[in-house]
Amino acid sequence: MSMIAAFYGGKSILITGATGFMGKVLMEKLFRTSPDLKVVYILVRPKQGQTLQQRVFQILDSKLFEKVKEVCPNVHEKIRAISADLNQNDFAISKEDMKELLSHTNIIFHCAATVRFDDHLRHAVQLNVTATQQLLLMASQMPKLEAFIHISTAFSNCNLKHIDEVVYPCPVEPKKIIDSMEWLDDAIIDEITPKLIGDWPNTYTYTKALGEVVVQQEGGNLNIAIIRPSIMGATWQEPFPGWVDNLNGPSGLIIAAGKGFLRSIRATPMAVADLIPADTVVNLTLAVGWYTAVHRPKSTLVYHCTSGNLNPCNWGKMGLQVLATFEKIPFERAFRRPNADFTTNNITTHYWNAVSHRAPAIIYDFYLRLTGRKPRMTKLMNRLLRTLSMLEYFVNRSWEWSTYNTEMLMSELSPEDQRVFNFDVRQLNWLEYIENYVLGVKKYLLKEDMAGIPEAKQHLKRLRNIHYLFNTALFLIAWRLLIARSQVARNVWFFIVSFCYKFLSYFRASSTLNV
Ligand SMILES: CCCCCCCCCCCCCCCCCCCCCCCCCCCCCC(=O)SCCNC(=O)CCNC(=O)[C@H](O)C(C)(C)COP(=O)(O)OP(=O)(O)OC[C@H]1O[C@@H](n2cnc3c(N)ncnc32)[C@H](O)[C@@H]1OP(=O)(O)O
Ligand SMILES: NC(=O)C1=CN([C@@H]2O[C@H](COP(=O)(O)OP(=O)(O)OC[C@H]3O[C@@H](n4cnc5c(N)ncnc54)[C@H](OP(=O)(O)O)[C@@H]3O)[C@@H](O)[C@H]2O)C=CC1
Repeated sequence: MSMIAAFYGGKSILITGATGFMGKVLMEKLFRTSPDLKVVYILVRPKQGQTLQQRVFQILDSKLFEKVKEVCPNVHEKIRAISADLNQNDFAISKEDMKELLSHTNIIFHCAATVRFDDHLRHAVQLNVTATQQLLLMASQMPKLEAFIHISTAFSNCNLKHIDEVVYPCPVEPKKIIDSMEWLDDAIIDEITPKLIGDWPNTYTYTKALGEVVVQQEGGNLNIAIIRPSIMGATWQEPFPGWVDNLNGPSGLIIAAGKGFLRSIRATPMAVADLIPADTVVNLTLAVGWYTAVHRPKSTLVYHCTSGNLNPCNWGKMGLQVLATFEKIPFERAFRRPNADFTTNNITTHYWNAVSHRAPAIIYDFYLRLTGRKPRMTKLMNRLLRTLSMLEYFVNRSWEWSTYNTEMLMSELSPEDQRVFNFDVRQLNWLEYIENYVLGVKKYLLKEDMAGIPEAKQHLKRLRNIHYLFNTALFLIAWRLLIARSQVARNVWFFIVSFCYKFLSYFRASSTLNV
């Protein structure tokens, strides 16, 4: 019997960010392994046109929850969606709901965050720092609380090269930042943002670092742990390989490459690609929840959930495997044949952006205009280039994350828990994982049918022929123009033609003699 699964039995668990990528995988695993848990409270913000209940049913109706419905048929009764907006005071939770949460909650998993790199600092601080502070305040009023698990990111200290499992201080105290956001106007915040974030690449990583400091400073007597996943990718094994439901991290780029939009990326092939499957992160998170509640470590422990030091894979190898998978499992209606390359400096990046990204988009938009349709490719390409420029920081550097606490925890688990809540990335086969990831992107993100693969392959063949035809035509036009303008080119051309003519005459003459 798994000790961790048994621990969550009968518990009331509060999850923030349950409607997000990680939150869904976390809920799924909780219900599948501990179907006898009491209740899962999820803080959900109302969305236009959807009630809370509809949002929950949409999640439960997805393929991700198929197994859960078998082992826990009354799962919908055990999820209690609470209307909440983490950007509001007291999260805009009603008094009755707040009372229930405060009196019943045993464990908190705080996953909600804004993960946008370019979010306005005010918004990023509000969600990633102030909301965390408010949640801690709520937690301190929960008499039955056993553990508070805060999800951060391995990149919260990406301004360092070697990162230990400790909370690092920030140059400006989070409290000062929170206060200043209240009275500074947007224009001034925009102006001071680069100075404030200093050597952090964006507001996301900066505010996640501030969030950790808040957790450490304001955790009081709570049993707290911080988990730092690196780049979360599709599921590795559970509940099935390849599940993914948003475009963050590599997923969006896999689509862009598979559809033939992304043809080059400024990345260092040898840099470590620190991907971590979502189910691995969730297994560690649940194990940490158990350990923190049962063993009550004296201080706040930080756990790195990374792959680079135990089972490294680099972007070059990953990129090649992604491309190899497109050969077997192509995406439908590709714009061009998938064939991306890595560039490493400014000049080649600009060159390939012009030749491989902007020019085909302009040509295609011209064709759309000619055929009376609305041009859209240039806009899409500009968005892709913007995304690439934001991700560049992370694909041109390598980091070292120490994993003492994570390894310590692994050794504390029983063999059964090590199996059920496996977070040992040494067992991960990257090539197999990437193949399943690409397949998952096709099935769950693009919602493409596997039956369409032969047609997709045919389409790629047509694109290849068009490519050859286009290149030949381009060459002939260029050559014709050159001959018209340059005596040297003309001489070369006459030399080649007369050489061919002589060769053919000789060949014909010798074959006539033989007869
Ligand atoms: C020797 C070897 C040689 C090898 C040669 C081989 C060559 C092989 C070449 C490679 C090909 C293979 C392909 C790919 C393989 C991997 C490539 C590298 C991947 C790198 C990924 C690195 C990521 C690192 C991140 C690390 C950070 C820490 C991790 C975290 O903690 S949090 C999670 C990370 N967060 C994010 O990823 C969020 C990023 N997104 C944003 O910040 C924003 O969305 C935005 C990108 C700034 C865009 O903002 P906008 O306001 O412009 O748009 P909006 O968000 O409103 O969306 C508009 C539409 O765009 C769609 N969209 C959104 N995000 C993406 C995306 N990431 N990619 C694509 N499209 C996206 C969105 O859906 C909207 O669409 P619409 O609804 O249709 O309008
Ligand atoms: N994805 C990754 O690669 C990595 C993620 N992380 C961390 O893991 C955690 C989960 O990330 P992930 O699942 O990918 O993120 P998602 O963007 O998929 O999910 C974010 C969640 O936060 C919720 N949320 C956002 N704003 C509010 C708000 N104002 N009120 C209530 N809820 C809100 C969202 O709700 P809604 O559905 O309404 O939008 C959603 O449920 C985050 O803390 C992130 O920093 C760490 C490393 C890597």
